[in-house]
Order: sequence, then structure tokens, then C-alpha cells
Amino acid sequence: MTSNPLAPEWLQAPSDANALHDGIWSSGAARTASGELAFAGVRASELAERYGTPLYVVDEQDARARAHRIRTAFEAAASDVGTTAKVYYAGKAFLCTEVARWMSEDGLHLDVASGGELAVALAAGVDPALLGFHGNNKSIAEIDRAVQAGVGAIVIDSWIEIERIADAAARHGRVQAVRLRVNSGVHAHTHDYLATAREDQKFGIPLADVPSHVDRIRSFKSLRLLGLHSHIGSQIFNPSGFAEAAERLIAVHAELLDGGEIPELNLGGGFGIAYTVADEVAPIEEVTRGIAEAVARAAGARGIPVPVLAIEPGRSIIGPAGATLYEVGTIKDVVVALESEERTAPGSSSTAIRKYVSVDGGMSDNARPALYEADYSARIASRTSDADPALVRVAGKHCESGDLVVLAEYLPADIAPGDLLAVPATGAYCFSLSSNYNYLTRPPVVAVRDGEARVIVRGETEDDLLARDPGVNPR
Ligand SMILES: Cc1ncc(COP(=O)(O)O)c(C=O)c1O
Ligand SMILES: N[C@@H](CCCC[NH3+])C(=O)O
Repeated sequence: MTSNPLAPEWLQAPSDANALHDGIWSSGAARTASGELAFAGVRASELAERYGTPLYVVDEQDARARAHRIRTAFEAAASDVGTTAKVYYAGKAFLCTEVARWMSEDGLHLDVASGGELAVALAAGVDPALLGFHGNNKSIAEIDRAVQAGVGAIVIDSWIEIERIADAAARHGRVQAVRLRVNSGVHAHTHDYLATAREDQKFGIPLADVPSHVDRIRSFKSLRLLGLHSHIGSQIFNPSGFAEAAERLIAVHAELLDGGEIPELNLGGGFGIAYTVADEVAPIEEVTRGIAEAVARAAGARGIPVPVLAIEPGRSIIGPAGATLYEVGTIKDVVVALESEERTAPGSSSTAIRKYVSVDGGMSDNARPALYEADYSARIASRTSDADPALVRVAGKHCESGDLVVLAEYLPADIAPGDLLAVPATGAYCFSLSSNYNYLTRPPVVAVRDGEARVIVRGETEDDLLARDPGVNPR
């Protein structure tokens, strides 16, 4: 079987288009004896029958194990450089009370980025002292709620916010611990929209302006500076950016120590995961060790103590634990004219076929391909097949030509309407970026564990959508 010239370079026609590649699927995903895909022992067909499709499936043990692994790895790395560590789970990746509890039970802190995420964390019973509160435009009401709840750290992202938080803390008779988000200027190797430390973007305070902001923070009795914060971006594979950010932040941190203590340094999240065979992920132990050692080196060079270290991973904990199940609806072979450089050999065909496989969800349950041209992979979940692999593009059902779920994948050529299709690594930034575009209802999220499935976020119904329309529901 030769590769289709429309396939991206990294995607070769596989010898077995049913195989589950290591590292892309959750640890509990496996084919049953009959060839069907099962998640933590729950068959795809059973999940689809009970809950419908599309369906988000989260492997609980996998998510818990990743949280545990990152926390223990970072703690060990910190201990080896003579300090301690805090790991915040970044709730923006995917949050509900159940997931908040999984993280808390393993001893992780939790990072929230809006009043809504804060409400979920508090409803889950997470100790407010373990919460970090982010956002470049927190409302005064959100700040007030966070301070009143006793949130452990608020991350300041602008000059204006300093006084707002100080006032809220004074009103509630508290001393609020704060971090200052710094734009380190480190250009992370990732999609432009996922890089958060380039100069021309909205997050953080430029390095040169950090001293004036810290002076201002220190001028308020109701604020306590916990430390500097940096988050260079998301889905990053090259760890050198974290080390560079650590070096730049420690340089400022060291200067600021003259004016008072700064106990911590938070280097954010952003660790990349594998969505396709092209993504090579370094073991998290290596990445966290690299971060701790970079901080220790920079601190050592300046003769200052290594601060308490914090990180905020989201995707690397929950992303690989999730998958989305869809049902295939329609299929279309589209003849595509090839550019001359796409032709494989002189005299070869000037066209190629791309099979469009449309499923019953799309950009409303996974906006990432439309937002970032993010690559995903897929497998037929309801069966295996011996048919030759064919290049497919998995499309959604929305009124947008950019509504794509998987840009390119080889699947058995006999893929047919009614097949269940599973897309792995959808645990992060899929549910949390979901929408009701075209008035599709948001799918439920089910957690699977030890052969059992249970709903951890209810799916929406059309009644939920209509309930918001005063023409239908005047109240
Ligand atoms: C401030 C901050 N911390 C943590 C994260 C989590 O990033 P990731 O899910 O890539 O680990 C993000 C998202 O990019 C973020 O903006
Ligand atoms: N939403 C982005 C990452 C999060 C950015 C948050 N700072 C993604 O899906 O990859």
C-alpha cells in the first residue's frame, strides 16, 4: 500500500490501520477479543448505546496516574536541588467537580481562570488555600469572590489589578498572597495562538516593568508577594524554553530580593502530548528535572536560595486520558487536483482521492483543528477490518468547511456509515472549548474505570437550549 500524495509527510500508510499506537491512547484503551475498542474495560458500543454519540470518555485511572506521576516527578526534582514543589492542575484544560477531586486526592493544587472555574473548584470541596486564580481581566466581582473564599494565590496580570486585589483584600480583612505574571519574552516553539510569552500579546508584565510592579505590590499591606510567574505557552515539546524562562525570571527575582522575601517561582504549564505518531514526547521526569535544574543553576550563579517551585500542567494530565466517540454518518470520495510538487513520480496521476468521513459532532465538541489546525488521529472503534488503509479526512456536521476533526489519517477503506470512530487525546481543551454552534447540544462526559462507566458531566438536551429562549420559555 503506497501513501496517498495528499497525506502530510509524517503520515505513512500503516501496515495495520486498526493498531493503537502507544502514547496516543489512554492506558486503559485496548481492543477486545472481538476487535472492538474498549476503554478501561467498557466497550465502545456499550458506551454509545448507553450515552449516545458524540461522547467524551475519560479514563479515570489514567488521569489520576498522570497527575501522580507529574507531582512525584517534580517533587523529586525539586528535592534534589534543595527545595520543595507545588503542582497545580490547570483546570482550563478540563474541569468538573469529579476531576477536581481526583487532583486534590493526589495532593495537587488547582489553578482556575474565571469565576465559573472557581465555583466548580469550591463546589468540589477543594481547599481554597490550594487554589490559584488566573486571568488577564478578572472582574472586580471575581476578585472579590476569590479573596472572600480564601484563594491561596491570585496571579496579577496588570498594573490596574494590583490595587483592585489590594482593595478587595482590605475589605475582607485579609492579606492576599499574589504572584506576578511576567512576560519573559521567550518564544516557545508552538502554534502562534498557543505561545503566551511573545512580546506582542496580552499576557503578563514585560521583564523591564517587573520591579515597578513589585514595588507597588509591596506598598500594600493587604498583599503578600508569593513570587513571579511565567507561562510561555502550551503544547511545547522543546524544554529549552522553560529553562530560558527560568533563567530570565531568576535574574529579576534575585534583584527583587533586596526589597523583601520572595518565597516561590511558578513556571506555568505547557508540556506537550502526543496527538499523532509524529509527536515525540520526552518523559515528564526529564522535563521537570530540567526545569528544577535550570532554576537551581540560575539561583546558584547569583548566590541566592532556590525558591519553592510551582508548575501548572493541564493538557499533560488530562489530555491523553480522554477520547471522543463519534458515529460515522456520511462518506464522500473527493477527487483533488495535485500540485506538481505533490505528484509522486513523473507521469503519475494528476489527481488523488481524499475520503471525507463525516461524523455526528465536530467543531462544537473539538474546536482545536479549526482554531489551531491541530492534528489528531482516529481509529474505527466498533470493529477491526482487514481492508487496505485509505487516506481519510474526518469532518464534523457543522456549516463550516473548516469543521474538521482529523485532518489526515489512514483508516480501513471499508469504513462505513454506522461505524463508531474514536479520536484519542481529546481530554484537554475539547469539552472546555465546546460550543452550541448550529444548536448542537454539548455531549456528556463519562468517566470509565474498572469496567464501569458513569456520567461526570451531563449532556445537554434540546430542552436545555430552548430553555434559554424567552420566546419559548418566558421566565
Ligand atoms: C497560565 C497558564 N497556566 C497553565 C496553563 C496550562 O497549560 P497546559 O495545559 O498546556 O499545560 C495555561 C494554558 O496554556 C495557562 O495559560
Ligand atoms: N486552548 C489551547 C491551550 C490553552 C491555552 C491557554 N493558555 C489548546 O487547545 O491547545
